[in-house]
Amino acid sequence: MSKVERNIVLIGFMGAGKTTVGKELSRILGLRFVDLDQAIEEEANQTIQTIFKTEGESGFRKRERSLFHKLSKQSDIIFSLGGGAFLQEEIQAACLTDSLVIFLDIDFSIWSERIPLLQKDRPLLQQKSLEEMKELYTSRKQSYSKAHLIIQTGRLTPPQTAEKIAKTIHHAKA
Ligand SMILES: Nc1ncnc2c1ncn2[C@@H]1O[C@H](COP(=O)(O)OP(=O)(O)OP(=O)(O)O)[C@@H](O)[C@H]1O
Ligand SMILES: O=C(O)C1=C[C@@H](O)[C@@H](O)[C@H](O)C1
Ligand SMILES: [Mg+2]
Repeated sequence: MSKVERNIVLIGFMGAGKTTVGKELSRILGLRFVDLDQAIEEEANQTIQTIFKTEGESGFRKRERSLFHKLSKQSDIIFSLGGGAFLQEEIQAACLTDSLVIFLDIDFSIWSERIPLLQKDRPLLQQKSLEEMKELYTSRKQSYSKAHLIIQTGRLTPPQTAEKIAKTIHHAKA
């Protein structure tokens, strides 16, 4: 498979694998990979952790909205969003209208094994109990489920998940 008709946007909870799988998918489909969190850090020349500390979550969300609009003007890209970006209504509406939105859905129990990998760089996971993380996970699921495609990641590796997405898109087009 080469080109898709619309940009592909990957959404889902933090740590679901959007960035990791997005890079693999971009290789398989021959499309450029763009990561919104990475772009925010590059533009601000600060880590997300520092942006949250100095500007609060609202400052981060403002940067997220503004860069999303700028970067989504490109075509033929695999666009990995940060875990909370799709919760912003204007980002959600633009994605659902203009792109193929794919929700990487991971069970909470499998996700929770990744917490030690995630906590250092994800301000919203810091100082949270497992129960509070589960509440956040559950509260976001309804929004993520508006995606055009839902991919259960289970215990697949990132390359296996990317293959599963590529096959699903291929079948959907056939
Ligand atoms: N399928 C997988 N199996 C095991 N570990 C994974 C898998 N996918 C990602 N990981 C690991 O989980 C961590 C988070 O992955 P990644 O950064 O891709 O998540 P993300 O969905 O982009 O998160 P965020 O919403 O914060 O941007 C990384 O350390 C990555 O190596
Ligand atoms: O789920 C979220 O709200 C976030 C996820 C990360 O990708 C970053 O965008 C940031 O840490 C916030
Ligand atoms: Mg990411």
